[in-house]
Amino acid sequence: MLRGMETLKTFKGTIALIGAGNMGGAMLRGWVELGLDPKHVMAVDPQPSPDVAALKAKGLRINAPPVEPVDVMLLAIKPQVAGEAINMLHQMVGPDTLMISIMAGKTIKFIDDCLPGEQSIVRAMPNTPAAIGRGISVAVANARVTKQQRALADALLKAAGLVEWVDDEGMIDAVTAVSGSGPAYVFLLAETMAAAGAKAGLPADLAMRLARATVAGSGELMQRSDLETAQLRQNVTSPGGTTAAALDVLMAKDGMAPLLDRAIAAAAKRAKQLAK
Ligand SMILES: NC(=O)C1=CN([C@@H]2O[C@H](COP(=O)(O)OP(=O)(O)OC[C@H]3O[C@@H](n4cnc5c(N)ncnc54)[C@H](O)[C@@H]3O)[C@@H](O)[C@H]2O)C=CC1
Ligand SMILES: O=C(O)[C@@H]1CCC=N1
Repeated sequence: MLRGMETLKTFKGTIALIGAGNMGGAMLRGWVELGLDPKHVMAVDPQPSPDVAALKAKGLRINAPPVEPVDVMLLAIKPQVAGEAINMLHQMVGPDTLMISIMAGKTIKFIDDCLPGEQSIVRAMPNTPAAIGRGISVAVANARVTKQQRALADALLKAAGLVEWVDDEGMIDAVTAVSGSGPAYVFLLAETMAAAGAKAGLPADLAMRLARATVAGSGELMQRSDLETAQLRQNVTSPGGTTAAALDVLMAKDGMAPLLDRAIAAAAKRAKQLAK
């Protein structure tokens, strides 16, 4: 079994990164950190970020004219521009090119239909903690993806954090709603905790420091602990104490559960709309 680091260090082919924005840029940085030589990557982006542009000095090709089909093409553009963008890229795609899409909503069939032949396609959904190698991606491969292509996709996604493979593409919209968009919910939690702390009488900057440290520390504790999340929660909750009083509100019928049910359903519904 290939480990990600060995695969990326020894990779000699060409990866085309289409869209080097927040997610594409984070993935590229992760690959380079794990030893991929930037000269094996061609970035296509009308407005690459300064840190992506800086990799030019290390051999990254940016908006270079396409010469021959690439080994891997990773689509990290917005779903709304996908059809038009893929149409411009046909020259870089050959029968052996592995397509990896991280676009929300866009299905394997959509990508296949944008290209002339039948293609090996992995659809994956990462998230922004990828920027520090602490993301999680869920991936699904179509039947044309070979063992080697799957191992390479796994290595490329592992540069961004954990990887879970599933067989059912139907799960990816729900994955997008939970872990793809999820970091935003967590940041919002920190923002709303800070705002509530300010209303409770704290200076706004202190309230924000408390909220950030609490969310970050709790996340790290959850990461390192073997305990169930429910047990970690109970460990904070003294009987008849302050936490119990807050949880009575958050765990009420109209508390956090129905709110997150609605939020996640809305995100999954939006992913389905983006498929079109
Ligand atoms: N931001 C996130 O948390 C996540 C985003 N995604 C997916 O990643 C994709 C990109 O999202 P972000 O990085 O957030 O967006 P972004 O806006 O930061 O990056 C998109 C990049 O694509 C470039 N671009 C626009 N048109 C292009 C074209 N025709 N050819 C090549 N590049 C082009 C833009 O200049 C920009 O740098 C989306 O499909 C999104 O669904 C997936 C998981 C998480
Ligand atoms: O908001 C979005 O559509 C993308 C997909 C998951 C996170 N960001």
